[in-house]
Amino acid sequence: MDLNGKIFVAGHRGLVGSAIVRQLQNAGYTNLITRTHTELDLTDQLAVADFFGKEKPDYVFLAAAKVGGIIANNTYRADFIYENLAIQNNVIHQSYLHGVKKLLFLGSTCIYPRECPQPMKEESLLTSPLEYTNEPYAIAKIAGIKLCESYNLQYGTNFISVMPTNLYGPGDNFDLEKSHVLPAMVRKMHLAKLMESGDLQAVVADLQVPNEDEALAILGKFGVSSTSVQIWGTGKPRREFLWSEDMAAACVYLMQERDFADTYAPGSKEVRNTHINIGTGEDVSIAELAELVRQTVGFGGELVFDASKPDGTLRKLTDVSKLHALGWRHQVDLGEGVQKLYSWYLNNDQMRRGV
Ligand SMILES: NC(=O)C1=CN([C@@H]2O[C@H](COP(=O)(O)OP(=O)(O)OC[C@H]3O[C@@H](n4cnc5c(N)ncnc54)[C@H](OP(=O)(O)O)[C@@H]3O)[C@@H](O)[C@H]2O)C=CC1
Ligand SMILES: C[C@H]1O[C@H](OP(=O)(O)OP(=O)(O)OC[C@H]2O[C@@H](n3cnc4c(=O)[nH]c(N)nc43)[C@H](O)[C@@H]2O)[C@@H](O)[C@@H](O)C1=O
Repeated sequence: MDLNGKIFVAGHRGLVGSAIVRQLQNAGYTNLITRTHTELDLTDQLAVADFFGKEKPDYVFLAAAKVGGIIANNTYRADFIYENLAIQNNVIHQSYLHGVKKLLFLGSTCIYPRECPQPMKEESLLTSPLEYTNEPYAIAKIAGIKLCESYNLQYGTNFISVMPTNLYGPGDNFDLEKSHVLPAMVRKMHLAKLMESGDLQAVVADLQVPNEDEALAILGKFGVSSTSVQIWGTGKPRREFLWSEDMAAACVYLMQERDFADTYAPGSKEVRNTHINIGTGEDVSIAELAELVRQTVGFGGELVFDASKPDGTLRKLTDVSKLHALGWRHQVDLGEGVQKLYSWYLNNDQMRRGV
């Protein structure tokens, strides 16, 4: 990327988008352009066309999306497919129309089949049915991959797609219902620890409710008490977790090091699987994760598994051999990452989303 090029980071306030902005600034890219969701709703076709016509970015990181955990995906199924298709269609099409030199699209590893052979290779895309709980979101993400691939093939654009594993880090969403598992566990164990020490006022403050009765009602709804924390599902599923700053570093690295043309297999007739997995290549069970968070937060109570909540995909470990072959590896392992996430949670109460 040209150091003076104009870079549009779509979703710059989000977990990944905010980390990408920091990575770019640290790497000396200062010609950044951003718009908040309120300033520019990326599902609005005319507004996006107007923005691209006026600003004509040279590079685009498409990190804006409707994102959430397993319950959110399974509840707001129409919103997840509509909003993500609309955002992708608008940003990718306008990037083509206005000659964007390179675009990086963020998909997700939930694009792979529910029963995908593990670890999951890029070639496994579309080989068998998807996980039901996040199928609408996954279909939208697959469409994003195919949009990039098809514009590259027909119009000669240079749009690359990355498939991140589960992510966590500064600026994460800590909403007790809609967030992903790791930030949800950190907040639940933190609240339980406050209850364990009898500090109900701190619980009221964290939940931002007017009184103790309302705080206790919320804790009851989410199975949090001074003696136990409810974990959704059986605890048996396995998940892989990548620190968001590592994720952002991978995005900037690939934006500099990988072009669509690189994805052509020598002598291939068809270009397929132009996306690349981004992960650590290591996973843990949800039960192991819960115990790690419990110890990191310092909660002394029990973990109770609620099998009435969905497990989702039982395993989705990424094969990161392509990523490693390109010369990139993650830096922050899970133990260190959980400690960093909890200290960020404690020290950034104004920045916590979903709280
Ligand atoms: N977090 C994870 O574990 C994973 C994330 N990903 C992918 O990475 C990307 C970034 O995810 P993440 O950073 O976690 O998500 P976040 O929800 O943290 O950030 C998404 C950003 O997009 C913005 N946004 C959403 N809808 C619109 C819209 N219609 N117009 C303009 N802006 C909008 C949000 O703004 P606002 O909040 O104001 O609405 C927010 O700033 C996404 O593509 C996601 O699918 C992939 C795998 C795992
Ligand atoms: C990130 C990626 O992957 C997401 O799918 P997911 O990994 O299944 O999402 P999840 O993080 O919400 O759950 C992971 C596991 O954890 C268990 N679990 C326990 N206790 C809590 C809990 O308190 N909250 C949540 N959310 N899950 C819990 C939960 O039951 C499940 O077994 C997609 O939605 C999609 O967003 C996507 O792209």
